[in-house]
Amino acid sequence: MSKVETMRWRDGRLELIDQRLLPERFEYVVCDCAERVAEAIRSMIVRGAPAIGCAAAYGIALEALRTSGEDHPVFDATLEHAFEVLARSRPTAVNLFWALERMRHAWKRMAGQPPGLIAATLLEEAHDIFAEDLRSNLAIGERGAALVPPGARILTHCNAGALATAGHGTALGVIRSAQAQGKNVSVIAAETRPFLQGARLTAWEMVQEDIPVTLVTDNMVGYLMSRGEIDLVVVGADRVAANGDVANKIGTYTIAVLAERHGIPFYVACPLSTIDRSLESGSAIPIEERSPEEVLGFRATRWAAEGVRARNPAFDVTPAALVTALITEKDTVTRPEREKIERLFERR
Ligand SMILES: CSC[C@H]1O[C@H](OP(=O)(O)O)[C@H](O)[C@@H]1O
Repeated sequence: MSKVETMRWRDGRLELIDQRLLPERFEYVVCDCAERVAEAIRSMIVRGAPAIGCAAAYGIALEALRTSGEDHPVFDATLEHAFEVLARSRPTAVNLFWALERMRHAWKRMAGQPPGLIAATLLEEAHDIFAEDLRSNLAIGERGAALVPPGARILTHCNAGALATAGHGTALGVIRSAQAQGKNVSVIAAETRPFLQGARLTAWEMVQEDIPVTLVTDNMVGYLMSRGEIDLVVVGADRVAANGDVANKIGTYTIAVLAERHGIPFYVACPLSTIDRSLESGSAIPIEERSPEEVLGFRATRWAAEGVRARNPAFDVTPAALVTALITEKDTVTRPEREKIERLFERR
């Protein structure tokens, strides 16, 4: 399991790795209130669907602790505002809303109790959400590793690693678990323009653990597949609709179409908290449009012509028909469709 602590609770504060600075700089940002956490999500200090959910849960706990000395009217109003601020931070990853709903249920179960007790309960709920995500990723890793042949050359896109979760990762969790089982895999990381999660984060995570990794530009994937240099694809997800359509980082759909063209297995690894059964299909998934500035250059360097416009949809939707299997902590769903996904949520 990765030793990277994407986030940690220390002295009543939430500390987040500032993922905008990796790999050159490894620094933690300290959050003491919900607004600070919301800003960290908006600016992608913390990113990745499960990590966003965990951070938002701690953001609610921080706000409750910060105002636990107030009377109920002030405490309740401040907490309600915290839910609103966090819910507006990013629109696509359903884990954010799943985590906020979990926190709201915990709050409502404590209706009428002293604010101090409510705050302590919300912190425990946030810790539980974090711990459950880590357990889910370890289970996803084990399930997914069973699908990985020895010596497989695995393409992944964006970062669905420890940095995107409570630890171990989803797509990278499959890779870590396969490596731990002695399968001697190698990773091909697509750099993932424009935020470069692949070049900056996935490559960094794999190098830290001596898992062989080769960086490629996003537009090399078709060429590598046509030359037989990729054995399988595994990616994460930000939201899976009831019919199995998958929203993930922009460029994922392109890779899925290419994988289908070349007969390469295309796996999606995600916890149940990423599945949104309220949405009939992927067409209803909100796609975040981020600032054009992220496309026109990177950090302080601009490379695009002055005056040019830019688009920046941060995600796309891969139809379920292009997904070989959905790997979750509960089961692996081959050729996901509504009925199969529903069975994931049946009590066993
Ligand atoms: C384990 S889910 C990670 C998921 O989130 C990423 O998006 P972002 O970096 O914008 O938060 C990307 O879609 C990853 O697959």
